Amino acid sequence: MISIQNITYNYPGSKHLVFKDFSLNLAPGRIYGLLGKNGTGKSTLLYLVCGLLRQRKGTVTLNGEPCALRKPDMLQDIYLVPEEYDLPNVSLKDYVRSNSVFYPHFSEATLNSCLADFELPTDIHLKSLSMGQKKKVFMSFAMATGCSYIFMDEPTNGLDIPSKSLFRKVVARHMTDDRTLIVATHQVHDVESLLDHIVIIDQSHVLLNSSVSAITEAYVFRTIAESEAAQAVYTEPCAGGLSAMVHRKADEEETQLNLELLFDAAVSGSLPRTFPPAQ
Ligand SMILES: Nc1ncnc2c1ncn2[C@@H]1O[C@H](COP(=O)(O)OP(=O)(O)OP(=O)(O)O)[C@@H](O)[C@H]1O
Repeated sequence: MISIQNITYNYPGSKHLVFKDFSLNLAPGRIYGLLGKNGTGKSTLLYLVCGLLRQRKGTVTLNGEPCALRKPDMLQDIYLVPEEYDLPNVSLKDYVRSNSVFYPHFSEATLNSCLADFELPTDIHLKSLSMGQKKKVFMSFAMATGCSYIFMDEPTNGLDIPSKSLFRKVVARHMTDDRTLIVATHQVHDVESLLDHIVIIDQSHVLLNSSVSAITEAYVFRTIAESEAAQAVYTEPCAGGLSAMVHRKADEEETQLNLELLFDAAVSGSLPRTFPPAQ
């Protein structure tokens, strides 16, 4: 369980409070989409949970332990794939040899299987890779660590269209019930089908923290005529009418989540404050 309670955070030398009295609980065993507008603090939140940044006030704990302490037990069970990074000038084999030792559940078989899914050979040199290839190697390594908590910051940035679908395949294949994945992104289409829980944040507010199933049980996402707009929670113009988020009637079939519409509804303040009901 990740528990963030009443935190305040500003970067050193900056007066801007990224978080002010911000609280959020994240239960284990889920694939979270952490969404928010640019600059709302998604990356900062991941770094706070990994203990790489320290909140000024409040607490951030993982399974009850303060994240800022970065105890070895925690470090061997969490893995962060940052948005931007550099890889050392070594072969993948050397990289794995020197880094896998920090992860007691590391699986070379999983690494090779992820690399194969990404259509990458195993005998590669990290400096000779393109940005997208580096990302695939980093994500493969993340899945191979066997860590219970994996954090990915904008994982699909730099991936071409076929690789985005390979990314979903790799993650889906290697997620287990006891693993938690938090994907911070605004590329909602790239991850929509992967997520089972959605968290949308605004400066210091959690606008939504709900399972996808609770959302699709409560709302349908469909195209409606302009004359039906009054019955919708939120609408946006689209070809053929309005793309709408509408309260689902008891006998109405569920629809697929439209994450972009949900996001726009949340940040525009159109979602009821009482949603979701206590789960
Ligand atoms: N090193 C830094 N020093 C000072 N301010 C920073 C630093 N890094 C980020 N910020 C500021 O902190 C706020 C949150 O940034 P963060 O990168 O966490 O947002 P984000 O939601 O991940 O944004 P994006 O969607 O653009 O990636 C922004 O206002 C940003 O300008």
